[in-house]
Amino acid sequence: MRFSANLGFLWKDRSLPEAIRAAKMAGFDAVECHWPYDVPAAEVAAALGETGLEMLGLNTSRGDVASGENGLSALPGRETDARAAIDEAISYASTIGAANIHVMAGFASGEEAHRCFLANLGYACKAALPHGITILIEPLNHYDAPGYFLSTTEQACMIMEELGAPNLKLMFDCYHVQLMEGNLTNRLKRLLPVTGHVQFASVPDRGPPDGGEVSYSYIFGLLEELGYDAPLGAEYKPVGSTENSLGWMARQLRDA
Ligand SMILES: O=C(O)C(=O)CO
Repeated sequence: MRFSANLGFLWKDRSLPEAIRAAKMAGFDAVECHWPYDVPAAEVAAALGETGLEMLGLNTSRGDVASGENGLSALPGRETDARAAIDEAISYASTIGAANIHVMAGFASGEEAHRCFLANLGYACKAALPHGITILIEPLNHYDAPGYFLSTTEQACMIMEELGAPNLKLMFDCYHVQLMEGNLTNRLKRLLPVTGHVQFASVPDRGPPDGGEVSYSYIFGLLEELGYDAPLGAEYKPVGSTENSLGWMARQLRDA
C-alpha cells in the first residue's frame, strides 16, 4: 500500500519544495499538488530529484479566483483562456515529470457547457498525448462546490465514453463520490479500469481518513485486493500540524 501526499492541503504552510521534502521525511511514496504555478518548475523539479519522489499530478489553473472561478474548461466563450490553462499545465507537468493533469471544468451547466468541456478535453488529450500525460476529470461534490459542472462519476463516464480519448481518465476522489453518490465498493470495482488516480479524506469533514462515515482501512484493503497498487492520494485538511495528522498512515502501514 502506497500513499501520495496532496500538497494542496498537507504542509500548506510551507513552500512547495519544502512541502515535498516534508512529505519525504514523513514516509510518503509520492506527492501531488493543486496549482503550483507561482513556484518555478525548476525548483519543484530539483526538490523531486533530491527526494526521489514523483509528482503524480496537478490541476489546471482555476481562472479568476477573486471573482469565484473554479476552472475554465466548461465555460462557453472562455475557450482561449481554458486552452492557455491547459498549455500551461502541460508545460509545467512535462518539466517536473508529472504524469497526470486534472482539467478543471468550472461552474456551468447545460448542453452548451457539455459541448465546450468535450471540445476542451479533446484539445487537452491531444496536446498531452505526445508527453505521455494522462488527462483526469474529477467530479466535485455540490456541497463544497455548488454549481460545479462535473459532479458525478456517472456524468464523468458519459464524457469519457463520448470523447473516447485513450489518455482521458477519472480522478476517483472517494470523499466527493461518497457525498454525491455513495456505493463506493461497487463504484470502485466498476470504475477502476477507467480511473487514473484515487484520492481520499474522511466524510463529511474532509479530515484524516481515520474518522467519519467511510472505513478507509476497508477501502484501502479493497483496492489492494483489486490489484490497484498506485499511490493513493491523501487529499485531506489537517487540523493543526500535518505531522500530527499522520497517525492513520503509521497504523495502516503497520497493519498491512
Ligand atoms: O477539491 C478537489 O478535490 C480538487 O482537486 C479541486 O481543488
